Amino acid sequence: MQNSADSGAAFPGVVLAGGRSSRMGRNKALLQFGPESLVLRATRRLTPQVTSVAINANDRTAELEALGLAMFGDLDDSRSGPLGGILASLRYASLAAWPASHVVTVAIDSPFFPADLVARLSTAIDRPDRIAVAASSGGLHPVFGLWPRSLADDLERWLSGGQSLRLRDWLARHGANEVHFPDHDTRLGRLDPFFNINTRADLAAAQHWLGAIDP
Ligand SMILES: Nc1nc2c(ncn2[C@@H]2O[C@H](COP(=O)(O)OP(=O)(O)OP(=O)(O)O)[C@@H](O)[C@H]2O)c(=O)[nH]1
Ligand SMILES: [Mg+2]
Repeated sequence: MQNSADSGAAFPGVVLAGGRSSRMGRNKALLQFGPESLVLRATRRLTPQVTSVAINANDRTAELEALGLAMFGDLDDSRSGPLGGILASLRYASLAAWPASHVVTVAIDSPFFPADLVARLSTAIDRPDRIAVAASSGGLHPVFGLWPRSLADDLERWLSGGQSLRLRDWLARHGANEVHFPDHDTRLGRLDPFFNINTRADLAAAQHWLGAIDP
């Protein structure tokens, strides 16, 4: 999906939907959330912020394919966590001939992520190999980051060499600039913009917040 050239966006983006959704028990990408699925919601929130959007998914069911979004899987079936999705995104950037120095990623399961996520992460990029990641009152949210394409080979070596699959461990190797995002003000009180849906109880809570926040 392409964005208009005059949007001011500088980087392409990927919705990471390649996890197992084991705590939910069914693919989170296709969960209904308000009027749409989580994958459509994430795509709709990300599209105005980026030059192009694609979906990183490993369970590519007919229902997911029917959405007609650009889609790619991880490089192998090791399910190495979000780092595997970030690596696949950096490789996809080359395949898709995305011209930018960085790719932004967002998680499939944080439906309230900020409308100015990419604009604010961009301000923390002071050189082509800088990583920028999001933080909030709830802590660091490194799945929400701007990733330099120049680090793709390093990440591939890291993963194929059997190093830690923890995103924070690979981040510590390179350092990252953290960008703090404030809570949303809602009719029910303050909401962390990176509120994360992992379980059915989280989904119920998020649906409650949805009714209290402007779309
Ligand atoms: N490409 C890719 N993305 C992943 C992988 N594991 C997690 N993610 C993504 O990383 C983000 C955070 O995932 P989690 O909520 O920690 O994990 P999950 O697999 O979705 O759910 P659980 O199985 O319940 O832990 C989501 O956007 C996931 O889709 C993976 O192996 N590959
Ligand atoms: Mg999660």
